[in-house]
Amino acid sequence: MNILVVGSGAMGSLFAGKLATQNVSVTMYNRPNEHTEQIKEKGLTLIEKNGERTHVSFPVITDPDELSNNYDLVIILVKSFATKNVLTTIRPVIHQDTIVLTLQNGLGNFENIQAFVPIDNICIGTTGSGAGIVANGVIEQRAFGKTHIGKNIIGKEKIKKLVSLLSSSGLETEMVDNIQSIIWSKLMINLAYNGITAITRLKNGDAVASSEGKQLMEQLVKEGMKVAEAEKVELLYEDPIKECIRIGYEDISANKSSMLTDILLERKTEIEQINGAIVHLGKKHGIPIPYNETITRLVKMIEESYEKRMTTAT
Ligand SMILES: NC(=O)C1=CN([C@@H]2O[C@H](COP(=O)(O)OP(=O)(O)OC[C@H]3O[C@@H](n4cnc5c(N)ncnc54)[C@H](OP(=O)(O)O)[C@@H]3O)[C@@H](O)[C@H]2O)C=CC1
Ligand SMILES: CC(C)(CO)C(=O)C(=O)O
Repeated sequence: MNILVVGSGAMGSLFAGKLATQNVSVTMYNRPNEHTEQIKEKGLTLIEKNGERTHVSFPVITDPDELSNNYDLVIILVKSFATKNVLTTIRPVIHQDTIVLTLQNGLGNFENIQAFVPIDNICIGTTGSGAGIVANGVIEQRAFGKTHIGKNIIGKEKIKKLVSLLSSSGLETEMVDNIQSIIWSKLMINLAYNGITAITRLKNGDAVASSEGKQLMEQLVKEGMKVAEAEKVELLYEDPIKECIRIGYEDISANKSSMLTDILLERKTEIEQINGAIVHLGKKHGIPIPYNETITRLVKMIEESYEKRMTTAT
C-alpha cells in the first residue's frame, strides 16, 4: 500500500515517521521549509515516550510536480484552514481509488475535502496522540491518546490495514462506526485545552492542574455538550467533563497544544474551527456560548496583534 502523508509538521511527522517503522511505503509532502528539507536530506528523528530516539528515512516531496500517481491512501495533516489550499495543489494525483483520510482537529474538515474528493473516497478520523517539533528534523511524541478512524465502504481494506500498521507502530488505533461521535468527542477535548493553553502558554497538564483552569474547562465543555445535544450528536463519554480532565492528566499532559505552538510561532490558529465553531453553532440554536466566545475573541486578538505584543516592562 502506498501512503502519502500531507503535512510535515508535528503530526505529519509523527504519523509518517511511525508508519515508516512498519513494512509499508510512505511518502511525505509539504511545501519547502527547513524542517521538511532536513527530513528529506537526513531523515526524521522521533523521540519516544521513554526518551528513546528512532531514526527513519522515507521519500519527502516538496515539489508537487514530483508527486506520483499511485497513492492508495492520502492522510491530511495540515492545519484545517490550509486543507483547501493543499488539496488544490495535490488534487491531480488523487485518483478514483485513492482514499483521503483527515485526522485534523475541529469541525468542517469533511466539508473542506468534499470540495475536491468524492464523498465515498473520504474517510474521517481523530487522534488523541500529539507531538511537537523540537528541532528541524526532530519531533517528540508528547500525547498518547487513541486514534479513531471511521469506517469507509470502498476503502475498507485499506483502512483496516492502516489501523493495523498504526497500532503495531505504537499509535493505538481503532476503526469506529459513529464518526460524528468521535469528531465531537475530540472537539470537547480541544475546546477544553487548546484556547486556554494558547492564552496562558501552559502545557495541557499544567492548565488542568490549575483549579481556575479546570473550572474554565468545565464551562467550555458544558457549552460544547449543549451544542452537541442540539446538533443531535451523541458523545462517546458518559461524563465528557470528567473524561476531558482525565485525558488532561493521563494522555496529553506533556503536550504543548497545537494552538499554543501556533501562538508561540506567531502563526494563524485553528480557533475558528474549534471554539469558534461552537460559538457559531450556538448562535444557530439560540444557545448562549459566553465562555467559548470569550476564548475565541482572546485568541483572535493575540493572533491579530503579534507585532504589537509587549515583551518588556520598561
Ligand atoms: N500538534 C499536536 O499535538 C496535534 C495536532 N492535531 C491536529 O493535526 C493537524 C496538524 O497539526 P500540526 O501537525 O500540529 O500542524 P503544524 O502546523 O505543525 O504542521 C502543519 C504543516 O502543514 C504545512 N502546510 C500548510 N499549508 C500548506 C500548503 N498549502 N502546502 C503544503 N504544506 C502546507 C505546514 O508547512 P509550513 O510550516 O511551511 O506552513 C506545516 O508543515 C491540525 O488539525 C491539528 O489540530 C491533532 C492532535 C494533536
Ligand atoms: C493532543 C491535543 C488534544 C492536545 O494537545 C490536541 O489535539 C492538540 O494539541 O491540538
